[in-house]
Amino acid sequence: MPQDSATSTENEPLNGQQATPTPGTDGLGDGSNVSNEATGTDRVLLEARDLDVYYGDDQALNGINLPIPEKKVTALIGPSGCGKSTFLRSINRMNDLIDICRVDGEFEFGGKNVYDDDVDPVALRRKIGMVFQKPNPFPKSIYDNVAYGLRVQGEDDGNLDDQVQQALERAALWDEVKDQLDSSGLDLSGGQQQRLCIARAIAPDPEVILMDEPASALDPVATSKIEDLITDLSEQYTVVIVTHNMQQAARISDRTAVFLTGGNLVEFDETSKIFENPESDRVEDYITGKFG
Ligand SMILES: Nc1ncnc2c1ncn2[C@@H]1O[C@H](COP(=O)(O)OP(=O)(O)OP(=O)(O)O)[C@@H](O)[C@H]1O
Repeated sequence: MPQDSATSTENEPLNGQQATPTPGTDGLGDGSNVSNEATGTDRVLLEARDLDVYYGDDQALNGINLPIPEKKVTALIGPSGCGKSTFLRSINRMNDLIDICRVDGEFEFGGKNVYDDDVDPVALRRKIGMVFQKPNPFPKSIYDNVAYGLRVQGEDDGNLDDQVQQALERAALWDEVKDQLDSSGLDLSGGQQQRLCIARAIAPDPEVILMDEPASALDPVATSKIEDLITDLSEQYTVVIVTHNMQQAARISDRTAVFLTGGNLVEFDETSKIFENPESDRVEDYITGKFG
């Protein structure tokens, strides 16, 4: 079975306790250009603190400190192998599923370290949904794809039809599929399949949606629809997206984090600042295509 988009119940605690409010962005580590103004007056929902990730003896992320604002789109960019996907997976502990992966440091979500012993990763993934590079609908009907997470969580409260419709509407797919809800999700086009996966991820109403190159397998028209959708989703959800496409990051994100080789976060700021006037020469070289 494909990896399921994680699902959520709003305000459900991760460990039976209510999360505390997130502290500010002070205390960031040295060595990276993480602007304290980058999150402005926005509430910080997620925050990496001294995060190191290893695969066996190899270090993939090196002392990452990164505050991620609520209900904004944050893009993660950088050359292949610099650790973008590893960082994304560390937010909802998908790295736990990789035997040789080890994480040091903290990742706070609403002020709670998701790596604390008392955090249930399954509950965490309900609050932090994920959409993958390749559309991965289940071999089920369109309806059942969207209803899946709700049923698993026992959230079928008699309003399942309404919840499925609402998720498909939010994913900008309803008008295209409302007359074929019993057809297989696999019969849709690639772009429609990806929007179906997004509908599946948002049906149980998570707070965060992680996206790992969600448009890289799609044609320009389907990509444009996904980009518009991401912008709309950020009114309601916090979106963190990995993309290789710098124009895409510039178009759709509010903040951009630039990772470079060695698993280092080199700069994080408002997207316009990163693309127009970065602090780091290395970031400027990367943005202008001198390497990458
Ligand atoms: N499951 C794994 N087992 C071992 N090493 C891994 C694993 N996943 C990633 N790595 C290594 O960790 C480093 C970071 O990989 P990651 O996939 O996070 O980078 P990335 O920036 O997302 O790359 P890309 O843009 O090519 O997807 C790389 O050296 C990679 O080889």
